[in-house]
Amino acid sequence: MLNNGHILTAAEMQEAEQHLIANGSSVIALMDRAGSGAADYIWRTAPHIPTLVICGPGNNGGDGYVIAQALLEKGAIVKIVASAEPSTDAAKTAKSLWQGVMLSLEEAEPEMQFVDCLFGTGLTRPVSGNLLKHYHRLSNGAQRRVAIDLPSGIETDTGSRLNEVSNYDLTIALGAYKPAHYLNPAAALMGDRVGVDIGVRSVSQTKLLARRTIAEPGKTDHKYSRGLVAIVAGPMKGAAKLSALAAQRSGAGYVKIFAGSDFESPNHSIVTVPCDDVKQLRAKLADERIGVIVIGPGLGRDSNAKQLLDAVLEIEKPVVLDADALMLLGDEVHRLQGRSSPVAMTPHSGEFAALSGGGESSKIYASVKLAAQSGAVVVHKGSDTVIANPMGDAVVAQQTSNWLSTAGTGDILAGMIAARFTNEKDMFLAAQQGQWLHSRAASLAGPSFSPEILIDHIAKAIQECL
Ligand SMILES: NC(=O)C1=CN([C@@H]2O[C@H](COP(=O)(O)OP(=O)(O)OC[C@H]3O[C@@H](n4cnc5c(N)ncnc54)[C@H](OP(=O)(O)O)[C@@H]3O)[C@@H](O)[C@H]2O)[C@H](O)CC1
Ligand SMILES: [K+]
Repeated sequence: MLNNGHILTAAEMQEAEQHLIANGSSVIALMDRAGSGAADYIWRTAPHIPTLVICGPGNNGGDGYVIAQALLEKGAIVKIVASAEPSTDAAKTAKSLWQGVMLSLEEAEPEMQFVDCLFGTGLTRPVSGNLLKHYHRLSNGAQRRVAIDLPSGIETDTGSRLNEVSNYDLTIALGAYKPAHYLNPAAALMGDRVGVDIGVRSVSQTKLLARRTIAEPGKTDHKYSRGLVAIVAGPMKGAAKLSALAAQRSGAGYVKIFAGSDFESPNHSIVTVPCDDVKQLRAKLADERIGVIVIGPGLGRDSNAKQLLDAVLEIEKPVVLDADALMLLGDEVHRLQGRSSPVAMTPHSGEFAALSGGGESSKIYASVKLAAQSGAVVVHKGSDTVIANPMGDAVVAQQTSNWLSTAGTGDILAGMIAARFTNEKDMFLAAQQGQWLHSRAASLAGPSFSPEILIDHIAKAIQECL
């Protein structure tokens, strides 16, 4: 995996480049590796397609000259359009080696393939005016659009669009993935993402979510050693049932639902514990065999729900807070600070805004900040889920199935994280395992699945982690 899955910001990427140069490389050598690697990939996936490479003034433009020359030498029909003269030594050198046609913005016409080497990590402001007009004319007229490192107009560290950006078929990341490769809106318009290794081996606190090994239960394990997951239900009973079923299929030894006495278990093995008021709940949750509590799915937001949440937060037990529990907590996340047992919060973007007040442009930074403020592991959901811990570590998940955008899948994730926690006793790891299994189960479930079908595929996803 490119740079071992470590995601680098623009500044970290520059440091990585400096490190390589200090160890005997040079910008032109790196550009050569980046450009020829990208050209190989373009040629392999779409040979003999007439291509227009647009080059900007910086090293992204320099990559463009290398790519164009490499394609020309492979036999492609390729032209370059330059927005400005190269401003770096490496880009000047790369341009001096170009042996093909060079056009001005006004002369250039769209070709079948558009290769965007206008701006990469050095973009500092929106692309504007005449250049933006020609960028759209030339990219819109192409049938295949390839972005080198990043589509022009994307902010590297946040994935925000600084100007209107075309949709791409392929984005070739150079050296390491950057936050924008996995954060929306940028990630959603990049098409396929591939990486070219240029020798960068830099460590970052932000990584791509990877499959983690899951241990099978040991010979001496029993239901309590594998963990008792307690789900606190509210008036929307289906949500608690989905959490419970998902916990059961994700490795919990025992799952109990704490609910009003009229609550019916979703199956024969999930036990319901009748609690008709908060006093009873408090007493029954004191059971020391409980390994983790899930509260939020279907909880409601009335005063009764608030009392249930307060009761759970008074108890020193690990807890997964989801959905309504997060809305009830709101901006009082400091209430979670100082707990001796771990907490995970699993907000979607609306819940995240209620918890954090919003205002941060980077989803990674915002998640890390909320984790630090609350002392909790934060699973900031979306098609670009970010998992952060209070120490500043973050893991970014890749979108695997658009079909996950359906009611009930969040309840399932909360139950899965709880079950993994009772096994691993590490909330950050449990959140990563839960997230990975959730999205893998979604891929395995295929199109248009119901939450129940998603749960049915968790075991197959676990199988891949054994
Ligand atoms: N880091 C590595 O190891 C390697 C990176 N490579 C490639 O290099 C780019 C980053 O190159 P850099 O020169 O830092 O940046 P860019 O090429 O993206 O752009 C910088 C130039 O663009 C000007 N600029 C910035 N924004 C705008 C704008 N909106 N309109 C017009 N001009 C703009 C900027 O000028 P300033 O006025 O801001 O100073 C610069 O002239 C990286 O993405 C890789 O593709 C190499 O491959 C080597 C290894
Ligand atoms: K680019």
